[in-house]
Amino acid sequence: MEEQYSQIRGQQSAIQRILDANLDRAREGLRIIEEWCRFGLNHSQLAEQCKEMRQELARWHSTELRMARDTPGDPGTALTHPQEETRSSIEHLLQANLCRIEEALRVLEEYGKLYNPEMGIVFKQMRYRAYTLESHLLVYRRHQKLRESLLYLVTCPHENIFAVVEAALSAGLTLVQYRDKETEDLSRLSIAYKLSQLCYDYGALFIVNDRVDLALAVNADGVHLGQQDMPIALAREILGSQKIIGRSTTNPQEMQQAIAEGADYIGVGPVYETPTKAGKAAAGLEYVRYAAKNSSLPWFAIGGIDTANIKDVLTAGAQRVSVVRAIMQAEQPALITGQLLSLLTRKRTFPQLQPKTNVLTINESTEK
Ligand SMILES: Cc1ncc(COP(=O)(O)OP(=O)(O)O)c(N)n1
Ligand SMILES: Cc1nc(C(=O)O)sc1CCOP(=O)(O)O
Ligand SMILES: [Mg+2]
Repeated sequence: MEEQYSQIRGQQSAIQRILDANLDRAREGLRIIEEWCRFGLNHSQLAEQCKEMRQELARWHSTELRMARDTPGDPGTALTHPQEETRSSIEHLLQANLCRIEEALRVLEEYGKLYNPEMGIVFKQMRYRAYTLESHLLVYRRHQKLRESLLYLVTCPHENIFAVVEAALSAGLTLVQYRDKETEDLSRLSIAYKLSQLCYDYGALFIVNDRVDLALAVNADGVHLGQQDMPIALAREILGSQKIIGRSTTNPQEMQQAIAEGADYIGVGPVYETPTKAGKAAAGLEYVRYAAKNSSLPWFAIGGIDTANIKDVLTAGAQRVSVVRAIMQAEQPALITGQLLSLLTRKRTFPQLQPKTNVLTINESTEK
């Protein structure tokens, strides 16, 4: 009998220790996310959501649970995963801590049921709140990065595509599109996947040209659609509201239509005729001037732009440009990326991002 009691006591103490550890873990993770929402995004609403969850966790962290703590006797304190030691970007850091919060909440939900039946319900609800927080945060960040990206590399098939893209990323590139009209699907899938990982490692956005299915398959940040590609509404239905959809435009009417259809950004071009898109007549600097005055969306001048002529494009009012050959065919892609970025950064005149008050209205733009 005594042995049975002691077994039950041992079990209860283990459950209390689990709850104590995971209440701490969830609160720590939330604090890390909260700091980024507050200082990195200036997003008071998201920061407030984290704070509310932290405070609710604190209410459950009773003296009884704290008393159960036995740090010296916990074999887990010495265990670290190599991935905990390195964070290559804010994305990694946010993702790791969101995971940590969600795992801890799941543990609280399951073990909590054995301690206090209410805990199971409360922590299940909180886990869903954490998922919602995650999707708001990641979508907000995705759109913030889009607005902040001044240079957009559109790739072409290249024997060293990964090395070229990585060189550009290492020089500060934050937006990459995989554009490949030649390769068969199986290889495309593998290239797109590797590029998406590379971009993720550098905290850059990754967009797939033309192919909504491929974008979904590799969990890209979005897709770029031309006038002959899938309608935006259909792509949005397939991809959901969280992904970025870009649209090519050549004239004011296409621009207005892209805005009305809910594109997140537009391509404005071709500024100059280009062999990369042979046969397409140049829209010229006149259209760049029009975009500068009229686009309510982030827009990228594209077509024949390089370090020699970018100043003319900037003078016409562009603040962002997109290039293929200038980087993909450069002998030193990192150097050219750096030069383009430095010219673009000097030109940058649009106001710093304003904090959004409603994460659900992230598609609104203050571009003009
Ligand atoms: C940023 C950007 N702008 C324009 C295009 C061109 O798209 P599209 O007109 O569909 O032509 P293809 O690239 O598919 O040949 C783009 N890809 N990216
Ligand atoms: C892919 C593409 N789209 C264009 C458009 O105007 O919609 S121009 C273009 C090619 C841009 O390549 P480069 O920088 O090598 O001239
Ligand atoms: Mg296309």
